[in-house]
Amino acid sequence: MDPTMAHETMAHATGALTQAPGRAPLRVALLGCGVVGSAVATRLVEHAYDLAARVGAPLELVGIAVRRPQRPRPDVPVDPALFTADAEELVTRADIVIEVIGGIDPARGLILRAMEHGASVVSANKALLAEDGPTLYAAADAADVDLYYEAAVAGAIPILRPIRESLAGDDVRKVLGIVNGTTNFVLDKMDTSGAGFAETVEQAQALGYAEADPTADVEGFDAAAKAAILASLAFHTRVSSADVHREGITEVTAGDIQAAKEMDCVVKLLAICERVTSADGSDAVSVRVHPAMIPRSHPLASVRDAFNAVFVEATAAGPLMFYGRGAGGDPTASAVLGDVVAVARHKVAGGRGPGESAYADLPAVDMGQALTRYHISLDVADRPGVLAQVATAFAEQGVSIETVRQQVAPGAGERAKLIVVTHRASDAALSATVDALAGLDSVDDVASVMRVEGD
Ligand SMILES: NC(=O)C1=CN([C@@H]2O[C@H](COP(=O)(O)OP(=O)(O)OC[C@H]3O[C@@H](n4cnc5c(N)ncnc54)[C@H](O)[C@@H]3O)[C@@H](O)[C@H]2O)C=CC1
Ligand SMILES: N[C@@H](CC=O)C(=O)O
Ligand code: NA
Repeated sequence: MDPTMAHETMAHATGALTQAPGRAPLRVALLGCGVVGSAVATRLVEHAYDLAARVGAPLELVGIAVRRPQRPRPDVPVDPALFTADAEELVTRADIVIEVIGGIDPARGLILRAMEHGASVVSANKALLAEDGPTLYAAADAADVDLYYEAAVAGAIPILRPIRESLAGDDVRKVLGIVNGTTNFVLDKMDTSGAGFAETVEQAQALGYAEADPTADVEGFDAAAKAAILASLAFHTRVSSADVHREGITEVTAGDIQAAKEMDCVVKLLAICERVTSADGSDAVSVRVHPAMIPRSHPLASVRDAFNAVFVEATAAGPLMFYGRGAGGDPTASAVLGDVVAVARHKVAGGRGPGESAYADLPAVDMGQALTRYHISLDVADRPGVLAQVATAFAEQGVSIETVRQQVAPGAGERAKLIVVTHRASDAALSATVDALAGLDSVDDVASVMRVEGD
């Protein structure tokens, strides 16, 4: 038998968490035992020997805070006496606290209390980090402890530590990500099946990808929180969810998907974080989440099902691509435990990892100033002068047209479809152009408007 297996089997059978080298155990408290928490607890126990060897000290699970401690949890291989309803008390007797409850409160209060008592914190809570990260960082500084949260963005994919640590010597210019698996699953299925949004969401719910209330995913709240975290780290600037322009995928139609196909594109919900030059020549950040067409040749176009991927452009490194599972108990536990090992190593060695870096303090530009491209599909009258009217609507807003294509369906009489793709322009100018087009007598319908990214 592999010697590692022998150690693990022995540790599990005896209930001892480790066969550790040297040092006194580090006490680990787990808050929450749902999808992520149960996978974290299981790995902590079943891989105790390796974790101890990697840290240089045993990790002793001292308690798991849950709402109903008496509930049987046969899938979680820990002593049932470890379950407690008293999270407030639990966090005072730990060296490392893992927060996988989710939501703002009581997670925030518990994290702050844990830090006050000297614990380093590992969290998967993107909603909290994106809403109130600076408060948590300030508390970590005051207590001289670590705050790590790799699982909060794109689950298992190592993306936050690469940005925060590996790219600390470079300048990140852009982060473009598919960071929500549920919406990627829905858009991918709409692309392959031709089905509409509502029926595809039902399918995603039946398969367990989308929650019963899919609002946070389909309206882009989840992706916006992740975008705020990515932008904060990438640009050394405080960016909160409130700074992120957010549009979900509820308005994406089968017609939009078909229009994308005709352009050899796919529609993806993108988190886009860019360092831009604002109107007065100074640097700023643009952070937004919205559906967009990307060319099928772009690396993000091949991200299928519920997978996530993040594309990073840095000045010296050039383009970088990170890909993997963004959700699920085991994949998320992988990221959580990677952080646990990191902060435990700091405890063993003395010292801490990097804290908040917000020195650049760049302003956020509003969506109107963001530079984007639009794909617009119009149902128009097929008669002389219509193209000129349409072109004038673009010209009046200073928007330059890249391509224009007319399609006349057999038997469509005097109706035609005009498909226009623009060059980059301010989102405000593009939006005003769409309003003007909708008001033209010759335009029956603005059938599809979609931003174009990724070239
Ligand atoms: N499920 C996933 O795939 C991923 C989840 N995350 C994040 O991980 C965190 C946890 O997510 P899940 O495990 O999916 O949620 P979940 O809903 O399955 O588990 C949360 C657990 O916390 C417990 N809880 C809630 N309030 C509590 C309290 N006051 N005291 C003690 N326990 C309490 C709940 O009873 C539940 O068992 C969230 O922040 C989520 O955004 C991050 C990446 C992926
Ligand atoms: N709901 C999220 C999972 C957690 O981050 C998703 O669908 O990606
Ligand atoms: Na991650």
